[in-house]
Amino acid sequence: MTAVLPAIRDFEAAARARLDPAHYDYFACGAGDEVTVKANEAAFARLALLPRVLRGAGSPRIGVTLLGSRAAMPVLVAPTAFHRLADPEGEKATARAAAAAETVMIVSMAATVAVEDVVAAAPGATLWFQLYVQPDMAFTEAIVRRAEAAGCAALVVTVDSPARGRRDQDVRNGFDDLPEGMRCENLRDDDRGTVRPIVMSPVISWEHVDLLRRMTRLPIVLKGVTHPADARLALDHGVSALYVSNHGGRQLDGVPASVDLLPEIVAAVGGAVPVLMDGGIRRGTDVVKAMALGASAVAVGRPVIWGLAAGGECGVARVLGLLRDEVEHALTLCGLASTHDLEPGLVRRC
Ligand SMILES: Cc1cc2nc3c(=O)[nH]c(=O)nc-3n(C[C@H](O)[C@H](O)[C@H](O)COP(=O)(O)O)c2cc1C
Ligand SMILES: CCCCC(=O)C(=O)O
Repeated sequence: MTAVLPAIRDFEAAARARLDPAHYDYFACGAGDEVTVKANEAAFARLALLPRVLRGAGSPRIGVTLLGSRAAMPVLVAPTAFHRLADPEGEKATARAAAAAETVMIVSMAATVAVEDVVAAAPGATLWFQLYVQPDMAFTEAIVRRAEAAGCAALVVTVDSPARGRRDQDVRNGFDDLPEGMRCENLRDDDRGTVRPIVMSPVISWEHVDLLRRMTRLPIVLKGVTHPADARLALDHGVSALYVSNHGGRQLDGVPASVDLLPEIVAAVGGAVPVLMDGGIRRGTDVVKAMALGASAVAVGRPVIWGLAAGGECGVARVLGLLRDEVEHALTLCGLASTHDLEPGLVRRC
């Protein structure tokens, strides 16, 4: 990968040129009419920034500490499935790049490399583990124990998937399974000697969150909360952080843009726990807008995939480096010394 790629959208174009079209579509597409996919990015364009001048702020500090994990920038790697479709090294490459960027990678339960092998390939990485609670709680517990033993520092429980989203583009392409030789290694069931399919189940409830809470000492992050009433319930159930997300528009189509959901959730949480968000972040200015509206940090899904497909580990490193530089640059232009100085008055709806 030698071309100059100055923006995330250049990485998307490079990725598209390299990927099998059905795999590009799987990564890019959303549910239904993709109203939510489009809304996530469009909402950032409707938010304007109102910089301050002459503040003598110096070079900005952008590091954050979240649930005891230190990150050199407020942009985490969102959990995304099937990295080996983008690069033969798959999640190993992503984790090495996240480690080099000193940020947190949230490893998907649907990773194509086992979490133990991700850790072995990138021993310096700070990993959190994303979980879809499986109705077979004994099997869920086995997965949680593997994540703990591998050294993952938090459990990110995805709650926006009581069923899998319907993505027309995948149906048109007939994409419904991994190719020969790739499997969801975190779903290995050593007792049965097989890999189990991921179950997305509508029976999962707050009781399962309570069971998880008792099962592990890892902090629990609830990913996919969009309703303020659920944010308040989550606090009652002892979660350590909330993660506002509409799954990149891949689950329920028609959910508002993530950044538009943020203020109400932040108000409902009232500073009790950190609030993370993802969906449509493509620029450092998007990061700044989300943090001004109360996010403690953000995460990126597709941008990391585009980096991985465009140039493997080096491509992911470049995407993360680009976002880091853009966040620093945006803060400097806003006249701010630190992400901690971000506040809602910096953002205007236009
Ligand atoms: C290809 C792909 C696979 C994903 N796989 C998962 C997953 O396994 N678990 C999960 O919680 N979210 C998954 N997500 C959702 C992301 O974590 C994240 O919410 C979303 O990608 C954020 O939007 P963005 O792509 O605009 O940054 C996936 C998203 C994409 C694009
Ligand atoms: C069974 C893997 C689910 C991955 C996922 O969450 C997505 O494609 O959005």
